[in-house]
Amino acid sequence: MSNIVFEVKDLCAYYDDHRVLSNVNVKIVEKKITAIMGPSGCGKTTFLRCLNRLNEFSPSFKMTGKIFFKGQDIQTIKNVNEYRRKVTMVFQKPNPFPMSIFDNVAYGLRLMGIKDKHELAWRVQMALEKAALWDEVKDKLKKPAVQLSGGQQQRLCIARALAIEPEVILLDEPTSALDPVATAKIERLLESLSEQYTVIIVTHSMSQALRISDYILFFYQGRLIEYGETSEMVKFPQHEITRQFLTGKIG
Ligand SMILES: Nc1ncnc2c1ncn2[C@@H]1O[C@H](COP(=O)(O)OP(=O)(O)OP(=O)(O)O)[C@@H](O)[C@H]1O
Repeated sequence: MSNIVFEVKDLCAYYDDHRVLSNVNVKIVEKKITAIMGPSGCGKTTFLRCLNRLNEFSPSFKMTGKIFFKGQDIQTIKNVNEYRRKVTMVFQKPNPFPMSIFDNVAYGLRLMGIKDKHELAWRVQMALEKAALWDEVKDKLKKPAVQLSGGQQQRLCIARALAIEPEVILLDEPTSALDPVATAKIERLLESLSEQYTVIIVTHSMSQALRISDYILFFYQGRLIEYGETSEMVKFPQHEITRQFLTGKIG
């Protein structure tokens, strides 16, 4: 049987009095790729940010219901930074820090207290290899990260996330700013990462979800309308609204 990494129970989310998620109940499977889909404004990003408590930075945000990460109610977690190390986020726009390629990847490791140069060096190399970027940057690790292409910057951000050895990688439309070649590289990377990590990705691209995801969560107007294996959902959507979305009639 598949292991469940997140169990979401009756999740409602609000910005001030505006309800943006309504009674979401879902279980997310470990070491698979889950795509979060739905029309603009349906609550995809809000849902993703609930999973690692990032919404807490929005003063108007409130939620009810519960989210369990491997059985633990995440609201009871005291060390939120440690939790966000395990459940890490990669954003839509590549956001390398204004420092060298090496220091970007080493950043989280140094925060974790790793100072030994050899350990930092091999951990940075490992993360860059996992992010399929090592061969492209191994001779310019001291160069500023902002000199990399957009696609390379996004893989650097993934390497930075991987360096701190997370269990779950949340990605919010990670390829929307990239060209098709860079997108294909990231998609291949995510497929290989899902052997070791749980990958949860917000995407607007149906073809991307079809190419890489094992499961789809389909949201509409703040409600989780349908959840299931990608191949099944695409062939046999259970709801008319899902069918309309899948066939491009809404979106
Ligand atoms: N920080 C915020 N403060 C107030 N309202 C917000 C905030 N963030 C999002 N919203 C509102 O919550 C609703 C859901 O937004 P969210 O970004 O989660 O949707 P989405 O499905 O990810 O949209 P998109 O596909 O356009 O990125 C929208 O009506 C949006 O305007």
